Amino acid sequence: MTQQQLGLFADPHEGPAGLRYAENFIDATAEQELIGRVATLPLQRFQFGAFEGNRRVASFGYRYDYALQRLAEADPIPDWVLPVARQAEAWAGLAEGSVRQVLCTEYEAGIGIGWHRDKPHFDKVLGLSLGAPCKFRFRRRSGDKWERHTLEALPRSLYLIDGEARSQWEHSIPPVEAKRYSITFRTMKGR
Ligand SMILES: O=C(O)CCC(=O)C(=O)O
Ligand SMILES: [Fe+2]
Repeated sequence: MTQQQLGLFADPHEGPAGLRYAENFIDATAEQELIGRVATLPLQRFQFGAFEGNRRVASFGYRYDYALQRLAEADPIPDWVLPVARQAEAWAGLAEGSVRQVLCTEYEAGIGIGWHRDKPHFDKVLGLSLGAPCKFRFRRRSGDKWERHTLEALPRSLYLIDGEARSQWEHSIPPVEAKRYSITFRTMKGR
């Protein structure tokens, strides 16, 4: 029997390989400014095939068209996002300009996001949290069970989803308790 089947992990707090997290990535002033910017975007209810999700989003650079199941071009990444995108690239050790897609999302209280992996067109995924905290949950199949991990994503924090966290683990956010915004930065695979 393996350690895993016995429920014995080397470190139960370790979490998925390829997941990195930094608290206080930006200060409260920058957070308020970014919230102001995102809140005044023409956010659209997330369209997932015939269903309408409840979170509201705006995509820049590229957007994934769920109806056509392909990437489409979107408005260019706005100037006000560029400094924090550059800061996120530097923290992740990515070349300047690697972030080619930016997704701004608003979650009202009671809204979350279901289990998924981000589209394979994208490579690395970075996420800046604004407003309310959330539980950022991860799971992956392990035999007939799920291996799980929860990251408490605090406002002003940044996460990086790369490696196994990106390729093997799914993530989701249960309904948030108060309004949360996120700015997600994605690099592109093979571009
Ligand atoms: O709000 C977030 O931090 C992440 C949202 C997410 O997982 C996604 O849009 O793919
Ligand atoms: Fe995601």
